Amino acid sequence: MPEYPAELTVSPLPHPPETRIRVPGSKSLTNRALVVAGLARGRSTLTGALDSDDTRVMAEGLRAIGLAVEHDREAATVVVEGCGRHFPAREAELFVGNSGTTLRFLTAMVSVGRGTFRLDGVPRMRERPVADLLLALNRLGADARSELGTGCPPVVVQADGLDGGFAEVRGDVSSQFLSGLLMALPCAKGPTTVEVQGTLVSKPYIAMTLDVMAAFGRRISNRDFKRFNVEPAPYTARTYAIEPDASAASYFFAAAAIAGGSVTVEGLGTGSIQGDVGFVDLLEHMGCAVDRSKSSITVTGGAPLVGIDVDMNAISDTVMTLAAVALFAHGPTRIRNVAHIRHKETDRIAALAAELRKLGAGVDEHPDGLVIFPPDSIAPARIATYDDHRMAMSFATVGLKAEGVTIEDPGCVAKTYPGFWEDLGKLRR
Ligand SMILES: O=C(O)C1=C[C@@H](OP(=O)(O)O)[C@@H](O)[C@H](O)C1
Ligand SMILES: C=C(OP(=O)(O)O)C(=O)O
Repeated sequence: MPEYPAELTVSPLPHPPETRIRVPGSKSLTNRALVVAGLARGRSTLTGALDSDDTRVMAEGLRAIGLAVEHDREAATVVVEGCGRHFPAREAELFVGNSGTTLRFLTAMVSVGRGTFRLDGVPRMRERPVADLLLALNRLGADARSELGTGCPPVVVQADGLDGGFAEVRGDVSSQFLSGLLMALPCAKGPTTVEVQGTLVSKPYIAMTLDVMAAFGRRISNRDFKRFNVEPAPYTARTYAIEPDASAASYFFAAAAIAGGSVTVEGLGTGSIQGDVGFVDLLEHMGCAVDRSKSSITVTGGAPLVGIDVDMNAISDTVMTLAAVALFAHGPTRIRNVAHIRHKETDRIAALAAELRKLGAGVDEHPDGLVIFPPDSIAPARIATYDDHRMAMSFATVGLKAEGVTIEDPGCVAKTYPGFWEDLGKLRR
């Protein structure tokens, strides 16, 4: 991993960017592919894989349960020797850091094995919910509990396989509960029906889960993302190519919107299976030009930006990127229906409100979102990042145009994008 300073002042770009860039592999696809490859029998090769804190804790978790996982960092390739539900280890401590996907996906995955598995993470992880996933797993025959009775990690699973049957799972806190369950269920002993309770947040991530499962041979039926039927059958090991990360790309699209000029992200296009590519639709509504092809997306800024009123439930990892762009728009921007982002790396609505105000913006905070009133001119400020990679990366884009934006703890980007600062520098060329 790179070395990071204690703080970093982003200086405004000397000229509008004219940049083509390829961002690293998708965190969500890398962590899904690692799990599914681990549950397949035989060798899978994942190309274009992300190497970051979140994928390292996932790979380490797989190693802890006895699977061979070889990461060739130069080649961005991971080779996984999967063994169905017969994990070699009968006991393991899994450290998940602050990776929600790793916690939720591995909790479900170890439940199909045999043995005692304990999952724990950083202090913030001990405040991130997992109880609804444990409830569903226990309905399907698992013995999974929150060790401190908090509904959060540490989680202890006394695993003896999942029987299958019927379970409900809550959808309005995190979609990762359902994704974790779905990926594990082909390795249950019997068929399973899962029904989503309440409104499902972050829906495109469920489509992504189904897509990765299908790529490894398990196509499952569902009715309107509400009811899923999963038959017990093995995954097929394979070579799988991981797309560049669409959430990471949002910072570069935002740079074009904020600083003018054009930024092209390569390897992400109209066929992407990541919901967050939809972020560019919002930039288009705000006044940017967007050019989409099969293999790349280009955003061109320069025309005046206008504030928008938008429901971001489906693409909530880009809420903070949009908030940064909103500072430069005419008129307020309202972001709705993202109450669930209060449970992420930090309470992202509260964190955004505090830091946007430092830059001079007016902010109305709502339970499910916020309204941002852009300032006449952006005030210099030291931006706290709350150990949240997306706070650092989003507010960095503000500094590309406004003077005096200092990002505290810039190293927190390592959660999903260790090379972010280096790549941001490419906009200056
Ligand atoms: O399944 C996934 O890969 C993810 C789902 C989303 O979480 P929620 O479902 O908790 O909103 C998203 O915020 C996270 O970064 C990745
Ligand atoms: C919310 C995020 O991650 P996770 O839930 O996987 O920790 C994120 O990457 O923005």
